[in-house]
Amino acid sequence: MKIAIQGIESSFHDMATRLLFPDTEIELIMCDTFEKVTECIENMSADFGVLAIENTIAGSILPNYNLIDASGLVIYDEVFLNIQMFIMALGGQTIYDIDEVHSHPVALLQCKDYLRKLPPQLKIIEGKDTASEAKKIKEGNLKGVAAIAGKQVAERFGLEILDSNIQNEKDNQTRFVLIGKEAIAPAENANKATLKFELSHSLGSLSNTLQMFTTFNINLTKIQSLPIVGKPWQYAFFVDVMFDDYQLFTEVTKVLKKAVSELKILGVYKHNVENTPSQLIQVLENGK
Ligand SMILES: O=C(O)C(=O)C[C@]1(C(=O)O)C=C[C@@H](O)C=C1
Repeated sequence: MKIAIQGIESSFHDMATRLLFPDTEIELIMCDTFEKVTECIENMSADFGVLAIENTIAGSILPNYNLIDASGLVIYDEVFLNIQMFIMALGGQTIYDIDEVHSHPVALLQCKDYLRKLPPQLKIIEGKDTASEAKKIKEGNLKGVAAIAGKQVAERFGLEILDSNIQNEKDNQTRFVLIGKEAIAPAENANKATLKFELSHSLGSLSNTLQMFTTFNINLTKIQSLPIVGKPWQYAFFVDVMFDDYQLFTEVTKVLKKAVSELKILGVYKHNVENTPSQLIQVLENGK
């Protein structure tokens, strides 16, 4: 099975993919950008993709909301990774030998407090993913350059860890979603959905819409607004909701459809803080 991720082997996207499919042989389609991940699924050079969507320190990865929405791809599953950051370099150096630190922009954001304490002449460079920045250091034998990445990256590319757990908060988690092209019937144990809608600027339009969820006993777990490009000062709302009763969820979507414009269901899936493996392959095989 081909899964597109942004980054290379041992990156956090790779780790998230292995959590979703621990027993499946996976060919990683390693992309330089998040855009390429969705493109690969659209042009079918990958079966599915795994995309980071939010982090508990850095917040929502906003472009990825737009990418899922614009590509019309579907969310099948989610998975949560505990993210511990390490700064690593070629062996025999200390943090005082480092002039440049490279990493994924979201990873750098998570380590802002640590980076601020380093000497001001030290250059912070946004690179691709955490793992390819580390790989570059090893392959180019780059002295004085460090990467910020997970521990597994130091092991994979033989770099030495200079400092451990350097993210701003000890508890740091990233939520990833599994996305694909084919719409499938929600799994029996589905209890969560991601929806997108747009609203007019009329008095109470948002609060009235959110009230509907309460009326139908549906718990709103996240709300994210994003500007509608081409319509200045107008917003689209992306919400995650959880429900016990799928029937009630379908009822609320019928009511919502009349109250909002552009209601889109981006995915109905199982809330997965336990990180149970994805059932997607079984679901697709049973459907054939
Ligand atoms: O560079 C990586 O290893 C990634 O998987 C990217 C990424 C992200 O996009 O947020 C994934 C998880 C971490 O929160 C930091 C970076």
